[in-house]
Amino acid sequence: MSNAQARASVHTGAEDANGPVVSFRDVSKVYGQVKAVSGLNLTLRPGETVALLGPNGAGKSTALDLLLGLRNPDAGTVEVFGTTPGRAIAQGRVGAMLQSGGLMEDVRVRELVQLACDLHPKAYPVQEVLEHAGVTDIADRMVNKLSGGQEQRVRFALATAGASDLIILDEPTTGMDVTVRQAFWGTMRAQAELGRTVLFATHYLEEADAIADRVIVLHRGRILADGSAAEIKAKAGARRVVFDLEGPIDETALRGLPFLTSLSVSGHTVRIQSTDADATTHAVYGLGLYPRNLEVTGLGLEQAFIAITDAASAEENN
Ligand SMILES: Nc1ncnc2c1ncn2[C@@H]1O[C@H](COP(=O)(O)OP(=O)(O)OP(=O)(O)O)[C@@H](O)[C@H]1O
Repeated sequence: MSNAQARASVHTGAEDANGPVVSFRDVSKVYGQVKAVSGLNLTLRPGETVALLGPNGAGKSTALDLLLGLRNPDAGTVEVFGTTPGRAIAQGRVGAMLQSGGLMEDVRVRELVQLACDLHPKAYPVQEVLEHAGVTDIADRMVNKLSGGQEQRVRFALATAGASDLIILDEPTTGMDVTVRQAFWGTMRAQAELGRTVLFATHYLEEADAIADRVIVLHRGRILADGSAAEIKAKAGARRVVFDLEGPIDETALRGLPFLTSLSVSGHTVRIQSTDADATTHAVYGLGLYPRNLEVTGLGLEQAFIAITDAASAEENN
């Protein structure tokens, strides 16, 4: 590459067109006794839509803060588009919607969005930003008069004020009603289709299942699982067995079934999770029972998530 090409590529970002968007290498962040992020290795590639899942305190927000340069790692390195988070942000390559941080209050929504556009090196026209974020109807409202869900939409408008290549969203749909949430994800999909990389932390597993092409499960600052939603479900390794029994149900006998990981009984219906559904079902017949309406299904992402994080907690506590 000639010097001129190298200089040009700094502006176009062409030098990292095929490089990672985000790279965490052996990153740790400690708060006192708490290892919020622990030896994290993670690479995000262009165009991915990635969901970050994890129970409360798993380190999701800390990981996003490190990614945005809002905190510095105690060990390891974080790079965004091959440079420091601060430089990538200054180049307008990153848009973020965070949980924390209040919005400026004594201004109208339009003025706040205009300010974000003024500050963005690759800003879209303000009217376009308002429309895409679904906030034209509240553009003339004072920011301090907004409901929680409206505030979230304004935060989204601020995160998409310009053509950022990476969009970071920390629990973006908290407080949004179902209709607004669906519209929000429609807009987000459109961003992903433009080739943007989207990373979002969420507690709504159905969102991760529906939206993300990659799901990362974080637990106590470490990655427990990383793959498509289907791969995460398969990794949990368990299946659900549901059937009805007539007459009184002997729960103690059922609890002795092989490969059982959970059991619940309500009325005549027995719900089981098993790591070997065939063997467990066989053993049900072995108890002399006649299960009716028997169904064996894979786990949903939510059950898979619980199975994976519970197994990790049990291992750590042993
Ligand atoms: N500023 C801080 N000072 C001390 N401890 C902190 C600080 N920020 C986070 N922690 C701790 O670090 C751990 C990770 O917190 P973090 O907020 O990153 O988790 P999270 O996965 O985003 O949780 P949630 O789902 O509840 O938002 C938690 O144990 C939390 O209490």
